[in-house]
Amino acid sequence: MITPRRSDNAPDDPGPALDSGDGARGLDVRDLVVRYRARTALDIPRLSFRPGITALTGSNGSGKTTLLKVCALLLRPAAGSVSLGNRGPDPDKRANLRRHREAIGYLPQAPDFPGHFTVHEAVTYAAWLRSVPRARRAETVRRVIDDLNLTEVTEARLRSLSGGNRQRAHIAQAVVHEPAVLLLDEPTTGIDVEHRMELRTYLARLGRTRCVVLSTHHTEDIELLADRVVSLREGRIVFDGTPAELTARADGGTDDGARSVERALNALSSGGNSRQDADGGAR
Ligand SMILES: Nc1ncnc2c1ncn2[C@@H]1O[C@H](COP(=O)(O)OP(=O)(O)OP(=O)(O)O)[C@@H](O)[C@H]1O
Repeated sequence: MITPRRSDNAPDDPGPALDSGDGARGLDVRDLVVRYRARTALDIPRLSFRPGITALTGSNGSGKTTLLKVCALLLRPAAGSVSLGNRGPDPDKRANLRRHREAIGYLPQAPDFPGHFTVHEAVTYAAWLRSVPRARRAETVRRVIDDLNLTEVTEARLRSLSGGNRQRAHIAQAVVHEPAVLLLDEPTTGIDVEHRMELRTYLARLGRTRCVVLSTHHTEDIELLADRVVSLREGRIVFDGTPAELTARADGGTDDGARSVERALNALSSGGNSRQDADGGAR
């Protein structure tokens, strides 16, 4: 059960305590196979996401969006399971689906929400859809809008917003029910440098108690935000480790920040430097 936030919500408040049954221990993927027609798009025997920030990387078409969609239960795999908090799926399929949807927040790569909604309406709608109790809905919506620096555009219609503000409004929709697991498909794309830093600070705060998985092509997201990096190539995990482990593999530990990360990712994309932990990436 996700409990209400404290009223003395300090700026660095990591959020409410969570119960492991609602995904506080993260998300587990087992024996996952996804096919588009005859082509295998994902083949992941074992992967677990735990509280903290995991950056999901890989070149275009490597399977990041497909993996996030499967984890959000928006795409049915050909084989395998996705479960919350190390518990197997609930035998009651409807209860299982409800529990999963409540525990997960998802930002699609290209959100498609009606542009005539104002920011306030769009976030309130998401809060209603995700069963935020009526008694604290208004306060929750206001706080999330503030947290994402959207206060000045609260009454603006989505279609009138800049791309960066619209992206942050969609992120507000994804987080408004305080999910234990956040799956964000390229959340920092289209956001200017200043707001990107603010967004990273916000996500880092969520990552202290929640499981945040974000797909990204930005090396700075890895360098400045990620606790862990999972890299895909052609639907398979080719690296699962910390950012420091990633760069150490690229250049033996030379510390030149973003360029080290970029070299490491390029090597992984082109087929070099593969690594998955001995436990199959199940951290
Ligand atoms: N609906 C679909 N039908 C057929 N093939 C698909 C479909 N969606 C994705 N694919 C294919 O599956 C593979 C993985 O695609 P996916 O979008 O998951 O990759 P990605 O890593 O998210 O790419 P990007 O970085 O460009 O967003 C690609 O080869 C893609 O062409």
